[in-house]
Amino acid sequence: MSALTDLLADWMPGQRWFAGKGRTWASVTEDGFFLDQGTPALSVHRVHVTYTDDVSETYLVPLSWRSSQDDDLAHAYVGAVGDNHAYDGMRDREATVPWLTHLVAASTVGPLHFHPAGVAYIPEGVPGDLISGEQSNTSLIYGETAIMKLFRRLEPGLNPDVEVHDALRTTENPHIAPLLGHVQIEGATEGEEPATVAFLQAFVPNASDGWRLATSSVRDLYAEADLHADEVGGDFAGEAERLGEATAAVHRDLARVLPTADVGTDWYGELATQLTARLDAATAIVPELAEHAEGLRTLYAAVADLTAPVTAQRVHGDLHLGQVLRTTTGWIVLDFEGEPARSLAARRELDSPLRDVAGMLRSFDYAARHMLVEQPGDPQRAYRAQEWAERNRSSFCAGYAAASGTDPAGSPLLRAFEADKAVYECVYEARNRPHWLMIPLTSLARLASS
Ligand SMILES: Nc1ncnc2c1ncn2[C@@H]1O[C@H](COP(=O)(O)OP(=O)(O)O)[C@@H](O)[C@H]1O
Ligand SMILES: O=P(O)(O)O[C@H]1O[C@H](CO)[C@@H](O[C@H]2O[C@H](CO)[C@@H](O)[C@H](O)[C@H]2O)[C@H](O)[C@H]1O
Repeated sequence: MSALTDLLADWMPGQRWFAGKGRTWASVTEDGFFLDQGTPALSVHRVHVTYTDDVSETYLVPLSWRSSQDDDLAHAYVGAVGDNHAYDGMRDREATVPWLTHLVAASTVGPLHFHPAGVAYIPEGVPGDLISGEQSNTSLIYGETAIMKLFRRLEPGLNPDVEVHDALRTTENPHIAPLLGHVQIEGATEGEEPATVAFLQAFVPNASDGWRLATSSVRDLYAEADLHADEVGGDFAGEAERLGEATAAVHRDLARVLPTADVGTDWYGELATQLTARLDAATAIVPELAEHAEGLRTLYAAVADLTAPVTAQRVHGDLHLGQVLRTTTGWIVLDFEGEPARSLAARRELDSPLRDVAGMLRSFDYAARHMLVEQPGDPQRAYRAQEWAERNRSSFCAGYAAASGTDPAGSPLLRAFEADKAVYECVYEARNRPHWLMIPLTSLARLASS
């Protein structure tokens, strides 16, 4: 291994966006080029990691280079290669400027191709500030007008976030933030499709994300020992209902501008097989799931027998309260990438819109229960959490039903999607926040028993 791959192999596992946590590395290779030769210089690397279970992943890693160590950037320090010091290019503000300069110029630099959407102003010459709460990707806010998301895990093909936002441009849907541009990288090998590296979107100012709003409502409820969820000042049910309406409006436009398919009853059988396979794979990673496996298999088997007609369409794929923003006028839905752990092809598949309804219902459970993690033995709070979750889950469904004409509540398909999401969450939590694993496990106990 070169000095740089050694350095990356030490540094990457500690990064939140690194999805290979818990896996053993078998090999690592890297190819890089300079995007900017200024001071600091900015290089961009594709880091290809193969694990001992034969899975491999390619990550995008921008590094900035300085000839001496800078104490102000200690938090971004990656390490030294010879006389040069490498920093995380997304945390070194000066190194974030070239991305937008190249987008404005529609440049090609080495294998990188910059594509401005050509519809709105892209700020130039300003540095980007890393958003707090970095998750699967890394986002920078430029001057409160644009936000650039850097996709960390590269996969050949257009990223669904870009594809969906591009398609929705003609709809003027009020629940979407406009696309400003995107960046593609050529395939690493001959014949491989380009992958999406970055996505630039209009920044929505003065907004608060749904997770923050929902959890302050739960906090309000806990503070009032004798009041119910509909009696406290921070009641969230009105917002949950509007969020249901917004979700239905987004689904309606997705079905208008992207392909749909009326699927036959075979679809249910295939779905039940997929859900069961995902349960089996997850149980191998999270042994605690075994306790619920029988109940979940029964739930999935019932899905195979359903016959109601389904129109499959493009969906969000990972809808939760952290993906929606409340502005002064209403809700904005973000991040149409789908679940980060799924392959790009799977994330682009047509699906039932109930997949997203289930995602949001899970999120109401999470918002209600996450404060119980610290106090697991408090039955009074557990009861109130349940009450808050139920109230907001049914308000969301009521809003969705009013706007779409279809009431999702009570559907067995919805229940199976909720269970599938909770199974996915068990793996996500086991890998990223093991102390939160009890949240999806508790929900599965409910979903698997009936
Ligand atoms: N267009 C936007 N305007 C304002 N804030 C945004 C915008 N897009 C994303 N954000 C903020 O960045 C956070 C992460 O964005 P997201 O697209 O969900 O990234 P990730 O894929 O890493 O989860 C969101 O929760 C939101 O707070
Ligand atoms: O936002 P991402 O696309 O990175 O989604 C991943 O991370 C989410 C956590 O931030 C995770 O969501 C889970 O935790 C949320 C609370 O933090 C909760 O609201 C969601 O309902 C729950 O699924 C998401 O599953 C994962 O893909």
